[in-house]
Amino acid sequence: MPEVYHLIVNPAAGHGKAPEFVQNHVVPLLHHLGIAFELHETKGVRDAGRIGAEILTTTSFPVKVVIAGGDGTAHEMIEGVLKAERDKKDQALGRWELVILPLGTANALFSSLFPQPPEPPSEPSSLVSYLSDTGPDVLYQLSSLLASLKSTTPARRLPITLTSLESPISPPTEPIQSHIVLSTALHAAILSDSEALRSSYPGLERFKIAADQNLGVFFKADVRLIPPHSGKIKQYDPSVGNWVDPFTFGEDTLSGPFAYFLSTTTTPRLEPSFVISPLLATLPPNPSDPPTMDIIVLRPLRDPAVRSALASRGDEAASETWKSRIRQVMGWAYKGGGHVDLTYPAHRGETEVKGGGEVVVETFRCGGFEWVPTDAEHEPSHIVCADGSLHTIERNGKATVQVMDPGHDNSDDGFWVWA
Ligand SMILES: Nc1ncnc2c1ncn2[C@@H]1O[C@H](COP(=O)(O)OP(=O)(O)OP(=O)(O)O)[C@@H](O)[C@H]1O
Repeated sequence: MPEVYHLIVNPAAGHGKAPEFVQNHVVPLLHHLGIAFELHETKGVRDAGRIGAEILTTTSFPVKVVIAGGDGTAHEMIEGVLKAERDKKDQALGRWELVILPLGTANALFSSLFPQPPEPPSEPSSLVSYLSDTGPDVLYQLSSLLASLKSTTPARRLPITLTSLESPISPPTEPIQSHIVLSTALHAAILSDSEALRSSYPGLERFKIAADQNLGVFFKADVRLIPPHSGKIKQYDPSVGNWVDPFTFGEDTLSGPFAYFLSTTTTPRLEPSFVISPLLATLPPNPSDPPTMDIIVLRPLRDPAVRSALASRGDEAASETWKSRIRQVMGWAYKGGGHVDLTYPAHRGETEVKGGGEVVVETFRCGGFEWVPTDAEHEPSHIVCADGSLHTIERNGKATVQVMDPGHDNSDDGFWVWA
């Protein structure tokens, strides 16, 4: 069967430029190369999932799917495919080769796969001469498509994280899937508050405003880390610059409160300049090992200045002290991800880079975690964010989050990307 590219175009993503970009740059390129394609335009929320499910049941595999939208479009497509696969008992998942066009707002997946424009190819080809008049910005946006046109197999699996929400009174939810980020605490609270700001601040500014509202919040939960399918939980130790056995907690439980708690499997950066999980790039997991997630954790009571403010002046002072600390720590995420190397001063004052004190950020590599809210009245501690979609843990419930095991039969089924 001749190869067919499926183009999923979200006209509402980013600044609404996806249809124009596809018509001006993608369609002519595929025509030029004589590659057949099918255009699918999303009509509303979750429609990318309907389209994904339709492709699942009508195509042969492997299949190439171009995501002309943002992270949410890819998320909805994968969600729809996995749900259709679950619902149809005899349906195999198949191998999905995803081309990502950065036509959304944050474009976290694209900027992680292509942090810089790739080197232009030097060998003459029909593709190179066709693209000779294309500007550098458009060429960069086409990076993933060009990689798919040049190399036949994407080397990289896109690990999928599954989250189930449980409570004593309701049956467990269907697994919630994510491929970029699964977070609770500050990140989830910012996403939650920023939704209300979307219409007045369509750009990234709304995240900054929502952050200011939540920086001093202590999120009440306990966490149990889950080891990978084979292997052990690891923690990053800045003093040796590598992964070691966990050293900031006993047993496998991290006690709250938490300020920040975010897991990622693939994307060191959530925006081009916000490198929240740098070790995915600098000390990456071995692709032949079972999949893992990196978790970035900030627990405010590990800060000596916060403990001292709490003891002498109470909750509000502790929250204010933490606010300025976390602002400064997060600033390092915008400086290439240096926050993972910060250590606390012995008593008070500024954090140090690889100093002698306790680590500020606890960074773990593991197979998953359980997040168990410990204060039923504190709603923000119950919010879970899966690739930007928000979910709420019921009272006395918990979230169990685990990276999907692709199986031990070396199956190629799943989602693959170029990088
Ligand atoms: N025709 C449509 N009209 C309105 N909304 C749509 C339509 N098609 C899809 N959507 C919705 O658009 C939303 C935004 O898409 P997406 O997340 O890809 O872009 P973004 O938010 O701008 O980018 P990013 O996720 O990279 O920050 C999705 O949640 C999706 O449900």
